[in-house]
Amino acid sequence: MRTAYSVETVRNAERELMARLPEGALMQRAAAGLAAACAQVLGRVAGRVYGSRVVLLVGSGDNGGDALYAGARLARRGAGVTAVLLAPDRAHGGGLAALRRAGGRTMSGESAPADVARADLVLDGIVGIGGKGGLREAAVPLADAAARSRAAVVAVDLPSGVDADTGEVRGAVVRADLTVTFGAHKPGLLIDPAREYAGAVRLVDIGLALPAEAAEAEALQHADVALLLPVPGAESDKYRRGVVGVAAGSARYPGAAVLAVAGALRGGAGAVRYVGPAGDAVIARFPETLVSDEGPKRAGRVQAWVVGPGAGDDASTVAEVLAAEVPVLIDADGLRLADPEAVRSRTAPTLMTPHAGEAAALLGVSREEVEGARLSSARELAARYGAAVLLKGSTTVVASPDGGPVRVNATGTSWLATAGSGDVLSGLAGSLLATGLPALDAGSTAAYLHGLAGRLAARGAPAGAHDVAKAIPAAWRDVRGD
Ligand SMILES: NC(=O)C1=CN([C@@H]2O[C@H](COP(=O)(O)OP(=O)(O)OC[C@H]3O[C@@H](n4cnc5c(N)ncnc54)[C@H](OP(=O)(O)O)[C@@H]3O)[C@@H](O)[C@H]2O)[C@@H](O)CC1
Ligand SMILES: Nc1ncnc2c1ncn2[C@@H]1O[C@H](COP(=O)(O)OP(=O)(O)O)[C@@H](O)[C@H]1O
Ligand SMILES: [K+]
Repeated sequence: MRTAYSVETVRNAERELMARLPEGALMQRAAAGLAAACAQVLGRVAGRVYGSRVVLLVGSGDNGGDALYAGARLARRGAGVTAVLLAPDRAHGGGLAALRRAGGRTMSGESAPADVARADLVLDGIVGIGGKGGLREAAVPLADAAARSRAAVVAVDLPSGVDADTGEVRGAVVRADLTVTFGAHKPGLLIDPAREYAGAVRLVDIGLALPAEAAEAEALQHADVALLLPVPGAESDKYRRGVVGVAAGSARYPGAAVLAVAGALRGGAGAVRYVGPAGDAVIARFPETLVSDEGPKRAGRVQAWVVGPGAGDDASTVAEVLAAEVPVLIDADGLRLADPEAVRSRTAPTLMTPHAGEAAALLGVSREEVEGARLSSARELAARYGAAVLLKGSTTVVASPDGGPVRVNATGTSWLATAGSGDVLSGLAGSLLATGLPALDAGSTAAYLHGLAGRLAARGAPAGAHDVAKAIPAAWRDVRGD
């Protein structure tokens, strides 16, 4: 599991550790890790550290201090290091002295862009976890110069200007190729739009003790998903594995039903029941489906329902499914048709799977606002509806109604932005719900497999949603190491 902690939690852990260590020890640990990462980057872009050109962008806090100490280490190895001081009278004193002792030089901001343009490496130490809002005006030309230069850009702790706690980006920020972060990941390093500015992320352990339950966000890895995936045992039969009901599709959108069933058949349930007007299309493609045209109540027992993909205006089916006392996944049209009170008053788990547009409609804000604030949007919806919420998109996040860390999915690919791929996800997640996984696990496991399947199906070329569904078994095998 990759876990991310809020600034407040990181600061508390830092305080505790600092009290037990000699002054400056933590910053030295951070700077040592940072300098090692920079030396590797310089090896790649300039062939070696000795003789390479390094520019440090140095703000007035400890983030600038990290950059100065790391710069001193690189200067001792023969790099030509120039520190651009954004506030010369407030730059970190110890760091500045160390850099000067090592032969580094300093300058103020105005003439810096020319040096930035010629650099092999730019180290962004403008601001870290102490930042508020986007970059201040004085720093913007430097961030622009770094973006234009051929230098590799390494961000210290965070790309300067992003919101560490939320992943939000308001105003100008630095775009990094690599972010070297200290002590713990911060949510902003996992969640778009900030994540995109961080580039690759490397964590330097500085010895902070951070309890798992204090995490703000977490990203499942292969090993975590492998433990969650339901695998049939010797005593399993199709009913014990769980039956998932899919109430989806309409005369206008029969394909949504086919795609949701395609996902459901590959999600671990022992059987898939389909109810709705697209039974013929479903059977033609997947003869193993149990098809009924009598509505959810009379379709036979299921352990979870999926409702909504391609449902058109069929509000009564949505209401019928919401009244069932089994876990329910609500997607697409179902989100619009569901009575909020009926969702809130459910006793069995509910998982809602909106994309940003659907989430925006439910929250009464713009799509851009949701895309800019995924973490808080998912949490807000989860709280309002008393449901787990999987917010789809470039970073998929899954929030629980009772708080706790949000799950952030790291496997997605923009090749998944293709019509119908959300229908496949809903079937897959519903199937995992039917096997007995809690909503948070079902949603995050489904997003993980779906993202992997998208990569496997696309391999750098466009793929249709049906290709993504077909690649789900390969994603399972990849996760389980088979
Ligand atoms: N604590 C530790 O043990 C360890 C901490 N470590 C390191 O310390 C970092 C945190 O340092 P920090 O607390 O000094 O804050 P920091 O991120 O440098 O920012 C504050 C400065 O930025 C300024 N500023 C604010 N907003 C701004 C903006 N939008 N645009 C531009 N400037 C802005 C603000 O200015 P002011 O408001 O004071 O005028 C203030 O001067 C952390 O990220 C990690 O790198 C590591 O060494 C490991 C050990
Ligand atoms: N830029 C992107 N990067 C990664 N995944 C994406 C991106 N855009 C869309 N996706 C994924 O593709 C799927 C699209 O779902 P959705 O918007 O419901 O489409 P549809 O309604 O056509 O099925 C979701 O799983 C979403 O997370
Ligand atoms: K920074």
